[in-house]
Amino acid sequence: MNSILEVKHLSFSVGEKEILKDISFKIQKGDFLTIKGPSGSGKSTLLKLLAAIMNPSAGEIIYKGKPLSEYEITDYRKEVSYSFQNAALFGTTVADNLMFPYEIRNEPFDRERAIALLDKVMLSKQYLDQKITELSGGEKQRVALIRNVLFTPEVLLLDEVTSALDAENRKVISEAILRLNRENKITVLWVTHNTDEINDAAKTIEMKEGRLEDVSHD
Ligand SMILES: Nc1ncnc2c1ncn2[C@@H]1O[C@H](COP(=O)(O)OP(=O)(O)OP(=O)(O)O)[C@@H](O)[C@H]1O
Repeated sequence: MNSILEVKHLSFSVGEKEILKDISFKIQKGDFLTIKGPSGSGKSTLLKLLAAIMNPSAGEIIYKGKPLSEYEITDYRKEVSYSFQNAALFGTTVADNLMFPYEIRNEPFDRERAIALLDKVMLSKQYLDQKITELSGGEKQRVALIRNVLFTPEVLLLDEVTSALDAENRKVISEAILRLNRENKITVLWVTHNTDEINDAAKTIEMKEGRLEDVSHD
């Protein structure tokens, strides 16, 4: 089977400092992969390269059989969505944030879909009109997550999206992500320190000092 995403001999350096060293792995459509490893081992850097926020120093990323460098970046970003810790919300209300993906696509806001997704992260439809300054950290992170999946992406890249949250918020978000993977067949790559989340994942890769230390499969 063709892999949806393939990382081939990927390296990333800043000046003399080698942050990622010859990383290679493949993932299949629908996979759920967690990426773990000590602080500073290069996990976020790897995700930023996959999100096309930075460019590798060597090696390549192949998405659906074609090098990332050959994609129009806006097309790639529609399919490969990136969420990070403390994602910024903007505008005044939750609705401002959930309308944004429709605005950039020149499509009418699908209020029913927004409400259905709010429900997946345990927020009622009343939250649409809630001011973002009146949300808790966990609620902000939940809104940020669903903003990224209103238009179902092929791949969801998640960087420590639950690390700063309490157990209850972590559970709501990790269950929503698992459902998106199982029900919507979204391929998930998740950088996380939380072992409860890791136990649910089918595959884990571990990084150490910029290298891939271990790849375990179910
Ligand atoms: N632009 C940069 N310039 C210089 N050094 C950088 C740059 N970006 C990252 N680094 C360094 O590269 C190493 C890997 O950073 P990265 O953020 O990818 O690690 P991480 O595994 O995600 O860590 P954490 O778990 O703490 O978030 C760190 O030593 C970091 O200081």
